[in-house]
Amino acid sequence: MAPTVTGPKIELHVHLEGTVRPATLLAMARRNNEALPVRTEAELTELYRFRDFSHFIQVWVMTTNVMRTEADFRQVVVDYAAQAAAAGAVYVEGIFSPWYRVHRGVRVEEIFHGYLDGALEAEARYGVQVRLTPDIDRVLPVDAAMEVADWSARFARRDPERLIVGLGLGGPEAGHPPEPFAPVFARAREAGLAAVPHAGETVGVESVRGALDMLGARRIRHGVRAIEDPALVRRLADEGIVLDVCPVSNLRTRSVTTLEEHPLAELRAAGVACSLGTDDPAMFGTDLETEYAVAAGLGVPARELYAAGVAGALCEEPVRVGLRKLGEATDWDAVERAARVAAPAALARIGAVAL
Ligand SMILES: O=c1[nH]cnc2c1ncn2[C@@H]1O[C@H](CO)[C@@H](O)[C@H]1O
Repeated sequence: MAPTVTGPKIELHVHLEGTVRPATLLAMARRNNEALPVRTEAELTELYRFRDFSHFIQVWVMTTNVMRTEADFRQVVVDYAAQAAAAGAVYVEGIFSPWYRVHRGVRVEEIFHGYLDGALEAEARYGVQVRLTPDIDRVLPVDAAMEVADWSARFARRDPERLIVGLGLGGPEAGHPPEPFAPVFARAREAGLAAVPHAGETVGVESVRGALDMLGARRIRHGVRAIEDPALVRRLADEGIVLDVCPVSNLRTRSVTTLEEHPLAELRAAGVACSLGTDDPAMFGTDLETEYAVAAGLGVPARELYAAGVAGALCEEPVRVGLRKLGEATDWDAVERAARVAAPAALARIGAVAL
């Protein structure tokens, strides 16, 4: 767990399927005989210019369908761990969505074993600790969501390393509120899996409240639209609910208009703990270094992002203690000076260059 010059990082919000770089995605499509509407990296990059959030989800579901084998899933997590570790990541909670794969004929064992083995290989090779949170697409009927919870519980119980730590809820928030999924997250909780739903990304305060009250959310993925209600912001701060914020994602899906008006700085100023994630870095043209430079440009100190990561991580206590000690041993003044230097270029690149 050696810190780099850019400082140690904890990433709690990254969809592993969305980390696959264009060349690898095209190779997977070829070897699995999966059709894509594009054939070159340039065309794929063009496909990743999202008109809005629902267009993004449509492209996400279509392109991630090319991942089919245990070897694919293992490669996805190992490749991403290499990239994240190079940017200073010491702990990553990776998200994956098993339902679509299973319903296109992939065995559930291949998916879970691929990611679980990949997580162990990632730690052995790159020193980054990986934990996993399977995700439910909120467009699914409750009984299908329950299946995902049951798979997650089954593999979590069998896994001596306890790498599956939570259950998520993702996809389009509008028209798909959290409340019906309360029994699903209750089932997951019985199996020791924490609730880490998306909320407050494309829908406002009612979605965040529902995630807290009905799902027992331990953290909220995104959560940025909580800013619309000062009482909710106070509640998040008081209850120590960590938001896993992904600024470049919000820009790319047009959930915010410009990075300058992203609520991260305001949330943090109000005392809400925010961790920083890339969400779907290969699809959003971002990476951890870029997100940290963007955050520095918004005036958010890296040490606070790290502390939020320590507080929000779903790992076992000894790992959390290790992460906290690493934070205490870090020269954050130097890290933050370097991040401030990198900030203007990152903001200009992300803001000015459309994907
Ligand atoms: O930024 C995001 N917000 C919500 N869901 C996302 C995001 N990125 C990837 N997914 C994934 O999209 C799948 C299909 O809807 C969901 O399962 C979710 O995990």
